[in-house]
Amino acid sequence: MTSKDAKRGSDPKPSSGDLDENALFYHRYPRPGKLEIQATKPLGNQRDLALAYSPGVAAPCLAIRDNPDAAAAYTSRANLVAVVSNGTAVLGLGNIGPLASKPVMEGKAVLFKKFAGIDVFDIEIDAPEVDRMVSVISALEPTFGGINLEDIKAPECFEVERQLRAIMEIPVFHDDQHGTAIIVAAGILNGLELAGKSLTDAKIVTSGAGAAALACLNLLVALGAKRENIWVHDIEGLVYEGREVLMDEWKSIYAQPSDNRVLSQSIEGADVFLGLSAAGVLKPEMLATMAEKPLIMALANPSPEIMPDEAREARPDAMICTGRSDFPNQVNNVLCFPYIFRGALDCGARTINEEMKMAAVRAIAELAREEPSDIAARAYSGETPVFGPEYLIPSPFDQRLILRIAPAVAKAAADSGVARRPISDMEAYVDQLNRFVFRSGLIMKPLFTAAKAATKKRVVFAEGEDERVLRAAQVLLEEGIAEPILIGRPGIIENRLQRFGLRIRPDVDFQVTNPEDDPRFRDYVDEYFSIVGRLGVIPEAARTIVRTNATVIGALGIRRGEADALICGLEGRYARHLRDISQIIGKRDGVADYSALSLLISQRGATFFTDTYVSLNPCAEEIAETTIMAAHEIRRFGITPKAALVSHSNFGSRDSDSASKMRKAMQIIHALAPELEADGEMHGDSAISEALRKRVMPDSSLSGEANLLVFPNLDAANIALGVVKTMTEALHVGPILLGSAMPAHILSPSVTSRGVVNMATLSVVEASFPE
Ligand SMILES: NC(=O)C1=CN([C@@H]2O[C@H](COP(=O)(O)OP(=O)(O)OC[C@H]3O[C@@H](n4cnc5c(N)ncnc54)[C@H](OP(=O)(O)O)[C@@H]3O)[C@@H](O)[C@H]2O)C=CC1
Ligand SMILES: CC(=O)C(=O)O
Ligand SMILES: [Mg+2]
Repeated sequence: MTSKDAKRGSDPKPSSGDLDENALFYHRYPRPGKLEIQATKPLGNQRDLALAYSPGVAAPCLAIRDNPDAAAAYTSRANLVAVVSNGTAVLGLGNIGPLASKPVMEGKAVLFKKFAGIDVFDIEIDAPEVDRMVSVISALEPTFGGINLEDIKAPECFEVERQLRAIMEIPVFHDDQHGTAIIVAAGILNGLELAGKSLTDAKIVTSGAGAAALACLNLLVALGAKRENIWVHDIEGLVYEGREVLMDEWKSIYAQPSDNRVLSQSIEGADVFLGLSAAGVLKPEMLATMAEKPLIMALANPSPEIMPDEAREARPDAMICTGRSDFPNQVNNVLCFPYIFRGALDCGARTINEEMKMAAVRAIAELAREEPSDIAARAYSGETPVFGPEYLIPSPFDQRLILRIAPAVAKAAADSGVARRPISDMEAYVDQLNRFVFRSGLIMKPLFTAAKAATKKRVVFAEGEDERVLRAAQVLLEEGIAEPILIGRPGIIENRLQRFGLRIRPDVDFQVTNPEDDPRFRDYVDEYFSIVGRLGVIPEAARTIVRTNATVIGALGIRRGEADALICGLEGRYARHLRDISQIIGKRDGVADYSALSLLISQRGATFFTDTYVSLNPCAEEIAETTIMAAHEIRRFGITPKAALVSHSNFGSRDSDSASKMRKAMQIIHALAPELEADGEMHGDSAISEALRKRVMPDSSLSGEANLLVFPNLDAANIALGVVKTMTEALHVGPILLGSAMPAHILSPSVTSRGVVNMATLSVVEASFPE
């Protein structure tokens, strides 16, 4: 397909890797645009209608009439931002008008939502003049908790913002100015520090004298840069004293008393090049004259003032930033605007002031210097970022941004007296942000609390050299959750800890069991042989297995009382790990068979699935046992289990073997665990929807939505788990092994380090409270 075809939309599939074609396809299919509106309250019956709309809606209306602050409690206003543009300076595309700016504004809306949970209406206005912009935007105040001005050209943007800030009682923030300035300032502070230079002495040269460039310079001056060290250029060249063409009050602040006229002259000896203008303005030969270790910020979008490879070739000692995601050091206002608004909205700030902006600069600059974490590693595709020329600022996908910036901004708002609802419990607020970041946080919270309060338990990790385990071990130690024991070669573990920038040290902070050399292994071999000697394993083989199979070593540690819980399965087949656990640790008394429970956490909440990994085709008795064990496990999360035995048959509608099996299992459950809220057999949709269930079975013993789905066989359970997980982008906690005599869990190879932390925490709670 040619890009012309794509534009006409004749073929829904882009045929090449061409970015433009793919972008058009992305925007067009499966439905045009990038946004939709979703209702947050049910509207399923007459009563909902009476509450949501007339007559019930009158109650919140009158409450707000009597107390306007009540709008934050009864409407979505406090979490709703307007992204407003008149399309006069759209990225570096120029004045393409408000309609053509809509994809960018929808894009900003998506970023607000994705990175900070903020809802946005994108509003493109046909208002090129200052007065009209001010009158239209100021009239929007009742709708929004904040206004994000976007891609409005200089100098009009300065006047519009000045007037709106004077009139409006909600934050008005021109992102291209201040969002950009905050992240540029953080990048420059860090870059200069690495180069061993100071902001006060730095020579800064800009290409661009528009919204973004001038706001960056103003903030840099507020941070200590000297106005006489700043050289500003626009389409006319240097901004110099006495220049009359294309000058305005904002630009003239930076006019230099100089005979220089062009960038190639002023760039000589510069420490920083700040490009916020247009593609290709900076030529390689100009770089040659810059000072040692220059910082090059070529930030024009979508194409920078110079491409990084060209810049690197001209100046190998340079630190290079662009606005793009396909190179290191993406200096882009997306690192700031979602989070500064998050902090401002959460404390009901009337404005975003200098104190709040400075707090954001400091938070971003400090974050890049922080010790790398597992979430940062995930944001960087598994590579561990270490503060340096290639990592001056965090990546937009670094989830710590919200955790650092929003609280810092909310605190600065309160301290400077602009917060209507100052945050009184900062710790609880950070917790709330954490839950946004790790959706698992809310559900895992009772387990983390219980594990921290319990006497420390020793958790042995079979794959102790794995990066995810090393990162998890650091979290478990720092949070006081467990004492990790890592099985692995000490030299490798030590090297990797250093490579990933982790602080914990073997033998000081945690124990290592070295499979190649451990004085206890003679005893281990004897013990192992006593278990498997009559299962066809000869002594020679037992010795080899104990030295090479880390799950066997971990399980023997548990059996000998040298550890309290085992985590394995990051490598290798589930069945192999289960065989070793089964042989060495064994089943809990009275349990007929093992089974696996998986927790999926999606936007709709927590749902447990069983048996997702173990029994191919369990009988009715096994299904009943699994359901009861699963219900017990679910209570550890502080959740009351509601079990549905799902089937292709709905309350007796089919007579197949598997339907009969589920009916029989249900009878056993009612007899053995009458307190458990459970019903079946039923269809999957009846399990979730009470309305559907009640239509067929009005007196079902299950109320509301089932949170434990019990499947008739492994195919159904495992397939449903995979499909639902992928379709709802849910987090998987598990698989949780049920039925083991001591806590032992076999994770899946795709588990993340956060997943390892979750499962280790669960195992600590299981070890502390076995029943
Ligand atoms: N990475 C990031 O986060 C951000 C990047 N940007 C990028 O910065 C650029 C400017 O945005 P913004 O400030 O909002 O827009 P403005 O229109 O307000 O400013 C553009 C400035 O660039 C100057 N300029 C344009 N072409 C040239 C050229 N060939 N040589 C020298 N100067 C030139 C203009 O000069 P004149 O007025 O004389 O025409 C003007 O001073 C865009 O490319 C935008 O994408 C902006 C915000 C954030
Ligand atoms: C990133 C941005 O806001 C811009 O380029 O305009
Ligand atoms: Mg912009």
